[in-house]
Amino acid sequence: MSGPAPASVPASGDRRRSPAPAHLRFFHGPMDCGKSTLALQVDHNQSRQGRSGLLLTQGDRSARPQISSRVGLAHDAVEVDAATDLVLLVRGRWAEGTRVDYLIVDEAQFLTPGQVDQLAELVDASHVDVYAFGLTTDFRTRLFPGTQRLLEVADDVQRIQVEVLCWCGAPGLLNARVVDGQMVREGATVVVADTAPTPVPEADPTPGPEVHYQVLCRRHHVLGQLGPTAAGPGQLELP
Ligand SMILES: Nc1ncnc2c1ncn2[C@@H]1O[C@H](COP(=O)(O)OP(=O)(O)O)[C@@H](O)[C@H]1O
Ligand SMILES: Cc1cn([C@H]2C[C@H](O)[C@@H](COP(=O)(O)O)O2)c(=O)[nH]c1=O
Repeated sequence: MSGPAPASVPASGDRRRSPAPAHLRFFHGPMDCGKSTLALQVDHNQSRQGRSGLLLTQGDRSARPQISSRVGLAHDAVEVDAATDLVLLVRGRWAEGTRVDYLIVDEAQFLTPGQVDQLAELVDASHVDVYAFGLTTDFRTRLFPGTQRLLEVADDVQRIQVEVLCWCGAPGLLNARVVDGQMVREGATVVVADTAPTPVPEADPTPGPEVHYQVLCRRHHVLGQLGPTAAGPGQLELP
C-alpha cells in the first residue's frame, strides 16, 4: 500500500493514542447557544491528551480564520469554503508529516452535503474523530443542507443544552434575521452576521443595510415580533 499514513496513526503504527473507534459527532443549536465555546473546549480537552487536532471554520464572526466564542476564547483555524475537499485537506497535512487525530469543524451548517460525506469518510477510512458544531436551522426555520446531512449520517447528535432565551423569557430555538430593524423571511440562506447590531463606521458614506440575528421562541418567530428592545421599550405588548 502506498500513500501517506492515516491521519490518526503515527508513522510507527502505534495506535495507543486512539484505541476507540473514531466517531462523527454533531452538536447543534441556535445562534449564541455556545457552539464555538464548546468547540474550543473539546479541542482543549483533546489536545491535553496529547492528540493532534485540526480546526476548521468558515465565516467566523471575527471575520478572521479562527474559531471565536463570545465568552472571549479564540483559536486559529483553517478557513474552508464549499470548494474545499476535506479529505484532500487532511491528506495534505499527512503529506507534510503532521498528525491529525481529530477535526473540530465550526459553522458546520455551511458545509455542503458532499463535505459532510468527506468527514464521514475520514472517520471510517482513516479513524479521524470529527466534532462538528453548527446551527440547526436558518432564518426561515429550515435545516441548512450541511446540518441535514450531519443529522442523517453522524454517529452521535446532540442539541446543545445551554438555553438561549427569547425576549419574552421562553427558550429560543429559532433565528430571526433582522435587516434595518425589520425581521425578514426572504433572502439568501447565507448572510454572515452577528446577533448584535453592527455599528456603521462614521466614515462610510454609503452604508449597506444593517443585518443582525436575534434568537426567538417559536411563537414570536411565527408572529415576527422582535420584542420591546428592538421596537423601543414599552412599544409592544408583552405576551
Ligand atoms: N460575559 C459573559 N459571561 C458568561 N458567558 C457569556 C458571556 N458572554 C457570552 N457568554 C455565553 O456565551 C454564549 C455564546 O457562546 P458562543 O460560543 O459564541 O455561541 P455560538 O457559537 O453558539 O453562537 C452565550 O449563550 C452565553 O452563555
Ligand atoms: C440563521 C442564519 C445565520 N447565518 C449566519 C450568521 C452567523 O454568521 C452564522 C452563525 O454564527 P454562530 O456561530 O452560530 O453565532 O451563520 C446565516 O448565514 N444564515 C442564517 O439563516
